Order: sequence, then C-alpha cells, then structure tokens
Amino acid sequence: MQVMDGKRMREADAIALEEYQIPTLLLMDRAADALMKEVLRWQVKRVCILCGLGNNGSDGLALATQLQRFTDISVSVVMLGEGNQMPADGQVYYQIMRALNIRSFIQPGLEDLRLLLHESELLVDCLFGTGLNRGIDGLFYDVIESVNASGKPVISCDIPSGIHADTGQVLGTAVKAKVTVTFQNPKLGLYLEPGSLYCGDIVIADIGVPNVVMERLKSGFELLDQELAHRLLPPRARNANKYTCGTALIIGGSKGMSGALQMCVKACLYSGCGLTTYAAPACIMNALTSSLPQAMSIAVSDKQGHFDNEFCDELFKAAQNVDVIAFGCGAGRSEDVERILERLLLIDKPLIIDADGLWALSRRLPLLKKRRSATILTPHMGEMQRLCAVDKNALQSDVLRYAFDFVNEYPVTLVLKGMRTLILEKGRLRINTTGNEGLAKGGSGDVLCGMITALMAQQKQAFDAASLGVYLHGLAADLQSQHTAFYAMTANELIQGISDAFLAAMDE
Ligand SMILES: NC(=O)C1=CN([C@@H]2O[C@H](COP(=O)(O)OP(=O)(O)OC[C@H]3O[C@@H](n4cnc5c(N)ncnc54)[C@H](OP(=O)(O)O)[C@@H]3O)[C@@H](O)[C@H]2O)[C@H](O)CC1
Ligand SMILES: [K+]
Repeated sequence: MQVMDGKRMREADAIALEEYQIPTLLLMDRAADALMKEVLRWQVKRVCILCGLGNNGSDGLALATQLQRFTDISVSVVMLGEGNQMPADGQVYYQIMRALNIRSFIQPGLEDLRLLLHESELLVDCLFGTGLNRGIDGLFYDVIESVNASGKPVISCDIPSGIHADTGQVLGTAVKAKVTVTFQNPKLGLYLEPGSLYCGDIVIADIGVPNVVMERLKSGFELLDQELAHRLLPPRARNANKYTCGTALIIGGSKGMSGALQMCVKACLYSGCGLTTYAAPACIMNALTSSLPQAMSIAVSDKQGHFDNEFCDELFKAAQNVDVIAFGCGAGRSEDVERILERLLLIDKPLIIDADGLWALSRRLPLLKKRRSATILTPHMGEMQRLCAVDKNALQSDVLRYAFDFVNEYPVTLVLKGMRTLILEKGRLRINTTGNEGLAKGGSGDVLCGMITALMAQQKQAFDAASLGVYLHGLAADLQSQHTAFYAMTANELIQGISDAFLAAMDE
C-alpha cells in the first residue's frame, strides 16, 4: 500500500476527474459512506459533524446527508462559514442538507458550541484535511480546543485537523482523534510524530480513484504491512542446510554489557540464520557461553573490559568468511571500538551497525562513502541526531527531510527507530505498522539488530531484510502483549515472540 503526500492526493483527484470523468462529488459520496460505516460502529444516537470550508468540510456535509437519509441518528452540523463559501461540490451537499432540514449552526459562539458538543455522543472532525497549509488561529483554533476539551470521542475525516499531511507536525493546534478514516491511500502525516499520536486507529477507505491513477503517482513511500512482510519472507528450501541459510558474525559486548550482545545473538539464532558466531571481549565470555550454546564464539583479549584492537586477528579472519557482520551491541565507547569499526567498514561484506557502533560511526562518517557492500544503520532518534549533527528539535520537526538527506549522501539502508519505525534508502521509504510501547526498554534494539542480521544472512537484500526485521520485531511485541503487560515486557519476552511473529507473517 502506497503512502501519499497531500500534493499527490490532489493530483489523484484531478486526474480522476479530467482523464477518467469521475467527478469529485462521487468520491465524496464514497468518502461519506466510509465515514458513516465508522460512525455506525460506535452505536450512538447523537452525532455532531464539524465542517471547515474546503473539501474536507464538504465530506462532512456529505456524511450529514447520508446519516439523515439512511439512519435514525440525530445529526448536528457546525459550519465555520456560510454555505456559499464552500467549494461547488460542497454546496451540492449543503443544499441537500438544508432540504433535509438537518440541524446546522453557522459559526456558533463558543458557549453554544460547548453545549452542543456536550450533548453529542460522537464528534466527526471535518475541519481541515490535506489542504491545511498554515498555522491554525482564530475561531478554528477555539473550535479545535473545544473539541479536545469536550472529552467526546472523535472520528477524523482523512487526517486529524491541524496535522500537516506531509510532515505530521501540529500547525498551531490539532484534533485528538480516536479513529481517522483516511481516503484512498494513507497520508504520511498519520505516521510521523506527533501526527501518529493524534490520529488514533487508522482506517483506510477506497473511495474509487482508479488504481492506475495511484500507481502513476508513485510516491516511493510504502506501508510495511502484513501483505508486504509476507512477500519479503526469505524462502527456506526443503533441502536447506546451515550454509545456505547464511552465516553471521556478531561483534559486541563489554564489561557490564554482555546482555546486549546476548540478546542480539539470541534474536539472530531465533530468526533463521544458519550459523551464528559472536565475538566479544574475553572478560565477558563466561557470562555468554552457557546461555548461548547454539552459537560459536571468539574471545578477544580485552583492555579494561573493552575490545583490544591489537588482538582482533581472529575476529577479522572470521569476518572475511561470513555472509554478514553486525557490530555495536554493548561494545561500549573507546578508541579501540572506533578502530575496529574502521577496519570492518573496509571489509567487502554486508555490515549492520547498531548502538555503540553508531557512536563510533558518527566520528567516521566519510568512510561510509567507500563502502562497496550493503550497510544497514539502526539509529534511534538520539543516535540519528548525532549522525546528522543536529539538535533534537530540528530533527523532530522535519525528520523525513533529514533522513532522506542522509541516505542521499551516504549509500546506506537507514532504519530510524521510533513509534513508527522508518526504513529508508535513496528514493524509497517504508513505514512500519507493528510494535507498541512495550518495546520502550533497553534490549529491544539489540533484539532488532539480531533479527535484521539473521534476515540479511538469508535474503541478501538490505532494504528487504531491514524491513522484514522491523516488521517481525514489532509483531513479536504485539503478539506478546496479548498476554504480557507493556510494563512487564523485556527483551526475553520479545525473543519468545519471534516464532509467533514468523508464523503470523507466513500466514497467507
Ligand atoms: N482524492 C481524495 O482523496 C479526495 C479527498 N477529498 C477530501 O478533500 C480534502 C482536501 O480538501 P481541500 O479543499 O484541498 O482542503 P481542506 O479542506 O483541507 O482545506 C480547505 C482550505 O482551507 C484553507 N486553509 C488551509 N489552512 C488553513 C488555516 N490554517 N486556517 C484557515 N484556513 C486554512 C485553504 O484555503 P486557502 O485558500 O485559504 O489557502 C484550504 O484550501 C481531503 O483531505 C479529503 O477530505 C475529497 O472529498 C474527494 C477526493
Ligand atoms: K479532518
């Protein structure tokens, strides 16, 4: 499923009209059908629809007429301007609304509005959609604040009003919805923070723009859902053996941080890798070997609990002989760690860099340009800040631009971890749909790194391995959360959920 920006959605609308003779009015009717379906699920008797002055508001008027015609729900409409200020299609529904005697309030005072919201059981937010192009103020601002203060459940039409469709930013204020019914294709802003925190559940409704139109408008942005994840599963032949399923070397750990490496290796073992070897400083080997009997190990002499670059010959020899290398989990921060990363970057093998490896990389970024094999980076927002050398606010306010700038400059697959993890390569973006707040714990990232390493060993395509790893990792958390509280979820539960995640993704 493609994810769209506002401009492409407007183009879709125009092409449907000009080339396929599909009037916007018909699309609006379908949009209203989809909204009505969602309203009916709430089993309420009194609904208030708040309408702006564009097509989003027109969708709201269309909904009002449908509810009046097909249900016994009592409908009130709040309009933020006169009917003749609406677009032509909106005016058609406005006339029907008047003829049907639907209760409507044009620019009501705030006290009247609050009373109306108070007596309603469900609100439908049709103030702004993809056309929002500046900060919200004046009456619109007060209305949105009143909607949020009412405490009533809200269904947002296409996108919560106030959220920018392309960036997910709040322009002044924004409606907090329980559900967003988004039309034809989901909008970027629904998945980028803070938009993702405002939209509630997302329902995607086909409103009848022909598929050929949407395909022509290729955005390069894709939703990472069950259907895509299923396609990305690496085939496992009946006569597969440990070598055909890929070999991996995972390098990490330091004194006090053996757990990070252990989680990463375990996740790799549970995600289908044929042969997994790990390399760690000798001082933590005892802690690891008993808990990781299925993996092979290389002990490296340590310097104050960290890797000693002088004694890494066996490690680098092993690195030359595996299908994929992962570096960073629990490695700690030292000059030797930087040296080791430098040497690993020169090896012509796929390399996954995580955690402390990313710290070392941020001091050696130009070396990335010399890479000849795939490189996958898995930063969270803090690590991304360091990689881009920007402050938190700048990054958060335009995360996609920074992420795309990065992959345009460096030949990497970027896994930017967050509520909705983003996977990027030059010109391509996938947005993950799985995962939950149970993942907000130390160790979750190590598990992800291990899963991606295993998938990379099996299927070789960095963008696909990274995408599938992210999807399955989130799905493991979702499945585990059915019987484990978010509070109680640790990397152990996550690893235990990996098998169920694979089974669910294998389901047709
Ligand atoms: N193909 C489809 O997906 C269809 C979607 N539909 C729906 O249409 C909206 C988009 O409608 P549009 O009319 O383009 O835009 P809006 O309704 O979001 O906004 C209307 C106008 O409001 C003005 N504006 C923008 N920001 C502000 C602000 N902060 N304060 C006040 N006014 C603002 C702006 O006009 P200006 O001329 O003033 O710049 C907007 O144009 C989409 O989301 C769907 O819900 C169609 O129903 C069918 C096809
Ligand atoms: K809206």
